[in-house]
Amino acid sequence: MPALSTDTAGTAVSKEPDRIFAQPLAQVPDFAFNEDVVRVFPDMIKRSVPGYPTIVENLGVLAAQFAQPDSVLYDLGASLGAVTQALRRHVRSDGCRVIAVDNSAAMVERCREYLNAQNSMFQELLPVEVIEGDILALEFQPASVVALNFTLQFIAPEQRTALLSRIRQSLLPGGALILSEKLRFNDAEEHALLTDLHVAFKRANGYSELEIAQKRSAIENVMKPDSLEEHRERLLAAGFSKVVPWFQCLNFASLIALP
Ligand SMILES: C[S@@+](CC[C@H](N)C(=O)[O-])C[C@H]1O[C@@H](n2cnc3c(N)ncnc32)[C@H](O)[C@@H]1O
Ligand SMILES: O=C(O)C(=O)C[C@]1(C(=O)O)C=C[C@@H](O)C=C1
Repeated sequence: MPALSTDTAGTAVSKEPDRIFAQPLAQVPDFAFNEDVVRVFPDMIKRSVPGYPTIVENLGVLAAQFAQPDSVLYDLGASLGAVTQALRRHVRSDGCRVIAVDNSAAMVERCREYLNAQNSMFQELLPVEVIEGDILALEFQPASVVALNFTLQFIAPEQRTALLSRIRQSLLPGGALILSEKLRFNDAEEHALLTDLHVAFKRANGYSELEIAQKRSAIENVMKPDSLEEHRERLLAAGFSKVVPWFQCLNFASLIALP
């Protein structure tokens, strides 16, 4: 396990810098959440997703408003459990527990280590179970909070509505789905502007033109963003009654969907 430090919010994370796309690759392979990515993931996601630390920390604050006593809080596509750590720190309702799910064995192994580190740093944290598995095959228990933090964009587009419908059916009254995604925009000019600004954000965070270009080609076949309008329509089709965007920074946004 790498040396751990805590970020400003007290989350246990490794500090290894992301240099995965720094050298020219003869052929850029499709992006995968493998051991190499796991090692640098906290640095990668913070330098790639504008607003990520704000989203994660506030997801805990939001979740505390929707959590119902004696219910499950799901972190779907948990990666290293950053959202799980925020849920455990912020939610105080009696009898709540967190279930974190990811289908990358490398992520799950490291996630368990980070959560053990969190256990030793804080008291009165919610109990947590980390499951290695496919969220498309998960049997959902009655839940008050479901977080999909930059995960739905990696699910095949034709499977997204069915997954959201199953999440909707598992949600208790008063609960919520919190969905964060990279967005595309139907207006070509808006799309080009926000894409350029995202590239500027990456440059300002120390990524080279080569790193930016190779990462773009690595994710283009595996990560398919939707527009805000598509998200809203799909969530309503899946049975949610209300969709409320609560955060946007450049082409990344987070929505609250109410049952
Ligand atoms: C961008 S990361 C999520 C980041 C994380 N939620 C956070 O806030 O730090 C996407 C994660 O979804 C996981 N994933 C993708 N498809 C999945 C599936 N079908 N079932 C479970 N996990 C999945 C990947 O392994 C990866 O760890
Ligand atoms: O659009 C990008 O360049 C990104 O890197 C985005 C993104 C994401 O949104 O999940 C893609 C893969 C990594 O998991 C980290 C960030």
